[in-house]
Amino acid sequence: MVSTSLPSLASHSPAYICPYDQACSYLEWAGKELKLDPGLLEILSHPRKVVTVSIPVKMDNGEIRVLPGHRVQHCDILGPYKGGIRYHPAVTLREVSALAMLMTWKCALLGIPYGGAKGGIPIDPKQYSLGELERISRRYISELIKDIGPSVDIPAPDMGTSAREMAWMMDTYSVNVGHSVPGVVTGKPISIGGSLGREMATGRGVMIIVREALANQGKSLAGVRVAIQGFGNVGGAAAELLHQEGAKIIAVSSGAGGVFSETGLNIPALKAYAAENRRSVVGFPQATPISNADLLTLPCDVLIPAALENQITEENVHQIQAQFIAEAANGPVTLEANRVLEAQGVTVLPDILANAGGVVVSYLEWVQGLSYLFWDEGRVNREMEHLMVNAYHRVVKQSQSQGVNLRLAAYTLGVGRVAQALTDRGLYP
Ligand SMILES: NC(=O)C1=CN([C@@H]2O[C@H](COP(=O)(O)OP(=O)(O)OC[C@H]3O[C@@H](n4cnc5c(N)ncnc54)[C@H](O)[C@@H]3O)[C@@H](O)[C@H]2O)C=CC1
Ligand SMILES: O=C(O)CCC(=O)C(=O)O
Repeated sequence: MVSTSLPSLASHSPAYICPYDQACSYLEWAGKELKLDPGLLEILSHPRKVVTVSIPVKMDNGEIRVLPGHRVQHCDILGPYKGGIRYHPAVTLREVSALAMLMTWKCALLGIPYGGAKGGIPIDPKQYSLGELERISRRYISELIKDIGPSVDIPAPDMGTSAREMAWMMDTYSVNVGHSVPGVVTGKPISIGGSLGREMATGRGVMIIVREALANQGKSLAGVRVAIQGFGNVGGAAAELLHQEGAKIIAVSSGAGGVFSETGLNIPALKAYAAENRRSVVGFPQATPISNADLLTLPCDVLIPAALENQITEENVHQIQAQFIAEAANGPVTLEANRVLEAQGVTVLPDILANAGGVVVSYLEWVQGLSYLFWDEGRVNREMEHLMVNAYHRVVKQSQSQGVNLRLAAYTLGVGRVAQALTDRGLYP
């Protein structure tokens, strides 16, 4: 078992599945398949740098709170660290470390010149005013000023953050260094150098990978029954694009619950409803309520978990009725559940492939910014689709040639590329 020096899990219940332990188990699995030297595996199982800062924030009522803010930089052997920043009450350092490691394999798999990082602040953004969120975001990035930069570490949105937070962060960084630095973040507004297509990119990538996986079995998206957990940036965009391609979205959910329709939800109407109701789908009149747990076990062709980690576990895996699971979220299926699904003949499209559309367009945004050239949305989408489809076919080919499932195939490609780079650069042994 690979080891970790990150803080222990003493405060968690025995049922808690640690995302970092999961990430290390996946790495170990890939390492075994690649016959990697244990020393190399040991290097890759540790983040290169772990930063936790204190963020003092003046609340609107005058109270002072101090929040922890994490940034974990897993590996930069292929290029600057890259990865989103999450605002969610359950954020922990170990979760952020796991997500940083996934970013390393994702960027390597897609062949984009980045390493992996992730950041997070344990807050529920819905409990904070706009002013408080702005002060938190600005102070967080001020505290990290020496650790980030357009050729060092480039944050982007993740759960609970969006272009708005990226704009505050880009501005704070720029004011601190004395000139505008658009390349310090991606996923920023178009007005300050963001890319067309970035907002829909992760959902578009999910749609592309599902389409390719269906095509591989001689099927198309038309009429396919899809259930989606999470209706935020990723789940919402995936729902919209799959709906446009003729898929029948039978259920979607947000944090407080979901909605179901046997005949298919009216996604444009649901999007408008969520926009008016603080991004919640609960209470949408043209559908039946459904819990987040029940949504996962609906009979459907494609299940898309697009919220948090550890949603499909040993507890519920035997009830899963989908034929395909597309991991739009990072880490929604546990290692044990993945084994059961494989035995049941369910195709799992792994996170580091299925949700890579976001970081691919982040890369295209960064490239456009560095070259002072801006592309139309059609070009951005075409470039992204090319990279995604190419990665999908490489993963399928690897899976067939090695006789392993798609996750292990994706991991061996991602981890293998990083291991090779470490060796070639002479950093190992
Ligand atoms: N934003 C991006 O570009 C990328 C995001 N991802 C991953 O996709 C997932 C979702 O991220 P975003 O859509 O950006 O976040 P978001 O904050 O825009 O949306 C999250 C959605 O999940 C729902 N949700 C929250 N807690 C839930 C729970 N306990 N059960 C069910 N639903 C719940 C929220 O109500 C919301 O609908 C995360 O795992 C993230 O790491 C992956 C690649 C890129
Ligand atoms: O767009 C990016 O740079 C990172 C997106 C991200 O956090 C992810 O892919 O999980």
